[in-house]
Amino acid sequence: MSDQLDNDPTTGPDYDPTASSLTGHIDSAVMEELLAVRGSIDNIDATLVYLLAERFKATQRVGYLKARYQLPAGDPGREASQISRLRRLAEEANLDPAFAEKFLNFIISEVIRHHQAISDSHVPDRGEPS
Ligand SMILES: O=C(O)C(=O)C[C@]1(C(=O)O)C=C[C@@H](O)C=C1
Repeated sequence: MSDQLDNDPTTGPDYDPTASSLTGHIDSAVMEELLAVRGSIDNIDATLVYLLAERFKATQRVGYLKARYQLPAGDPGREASQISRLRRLAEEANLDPAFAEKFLNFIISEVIRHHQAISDSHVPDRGEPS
């Protein structure tokens, strides 16, 4: 059983889900409840990492496409549309829309940095048909 847990990529052998600065300072029933909720937080955080990895895989493809056809890294028109959609979705989901916007902008600025790195390392062809 512990072998199975050690092989779980979402936890790993070095991860201690019970690590806390509160250990020994709070009631054990409270700690138990806290750990139960933290289990869900850990699952959500793992999912976020997987989702972001998939998103960056997709944007990497866009980066190669943009470098190949010498398109600008950023697309402000697309971003404006993404932001207004995400703000609306956030409102519907009771998430602070300002946070949703900040989060998307944070991700997009990283994507643009990646696009620029791809474009900087991309040797343009000499106009041959591709
Ligand atoms: O769709 C694109 O053109 C992308 O480069 C992807 C993306 C994004 O991360 O969603 C990143 C930069 C652009 O400004 C707009 C959108």
